Amino acid sequence: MALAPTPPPPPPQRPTMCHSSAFLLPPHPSSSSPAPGCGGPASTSATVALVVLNQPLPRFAPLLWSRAALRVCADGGANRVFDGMPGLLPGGQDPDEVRARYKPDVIKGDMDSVRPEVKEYYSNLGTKIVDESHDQDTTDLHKCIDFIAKDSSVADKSNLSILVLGALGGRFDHEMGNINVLHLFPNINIILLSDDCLIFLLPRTHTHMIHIERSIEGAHCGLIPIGMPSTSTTTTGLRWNLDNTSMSYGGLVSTSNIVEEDKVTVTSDSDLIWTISLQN
Ligand SMILES: Nc1ncnc2c1ncn2[C@@H]1O[C@H](COP(=O)(O)OP(=O)(O)OP(=O)(O)O)[C@@H](O)[C@H]1O
Ligand SMILES: Cc1ncc(C[n+]2csc(CCO)c2C)c(N)n1
Repeated sequence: MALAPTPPPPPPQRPTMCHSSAFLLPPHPSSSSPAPGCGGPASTSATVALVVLNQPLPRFAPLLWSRAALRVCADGGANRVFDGMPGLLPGGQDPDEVRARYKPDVIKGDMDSVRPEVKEYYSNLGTKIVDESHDQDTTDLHKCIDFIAKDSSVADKSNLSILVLGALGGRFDHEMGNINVLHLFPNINIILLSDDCLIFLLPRTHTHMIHIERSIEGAHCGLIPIGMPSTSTTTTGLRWNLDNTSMSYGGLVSTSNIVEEDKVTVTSDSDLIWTISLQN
């Protein structure tokens, strides 16, 4: 008697990881309650670390600075805080007073971009300077994420979100290096930000529930297998959903997709990049 063919094994059950960009919402008058959605970095329980890169500061830099428990400048990012923060605050404030108030905890990198007077200014205020000019094989962003990952002031790393300012919209080699850092640290929630969009990694270990913040996020989004091809990705909540679909760079990638629902779910056998536009 012929044996019946063995059915394929059921897909692995993955735990659900929740994402929300509520950290970009303006402060609520009674802001002690957790953010809507799943309690993203703006919720009372999550810890935010900020990394400022060497690019123009996005308009929401002061807000995110005030929400962060740890503020790290990647090399020339310190110049951007020194030069740019006074201009992002309501008029009439003394620039020197603003600079003293927005003091980075750490400046780390190969130190070929931070201006000597900026380094000295913050060093005199107590900023920790970590000179890694000997390391010409990792980017300054990589060095900063390493620092935060090992920093004892952020005890609960499972509850940590690292917001990276100025990661996109500049030099393409830097942009690709910044996206590579997401793949190098798949277990840390790192969000790359610019004025126009945000990007984070969806590790394959989880099903992802992405809460859309309609007041700040736009409709355009993308789901991109940059690090590795995917043989099976399934989504809900998008105009062009994937249903057990293969994606690869060089084959199908989901760009110019549109968010249709308040929640988007993604399950994939590969790590994917999620990106969504921000409203201006
Ligand atoms: N134009 C850009 N676009 C995107 N990210 C950038 C850009 N410029 C800098 N960065 C980010 O800011 C970090 C610090 O920048 P900085 O200019 O100090 O680096 P760098 O090592 O001196 O760069 P390079 O020597 O390649 O010009 C970089 O590691 C990168 O993550
Ligand atoms: C294969 C290879 N390509 C590029 C670099 C250069 N590089 C990469 S990260 C970095 C530091 C930037 O602050 C520099 C100079 C390298 N080392 N190895």
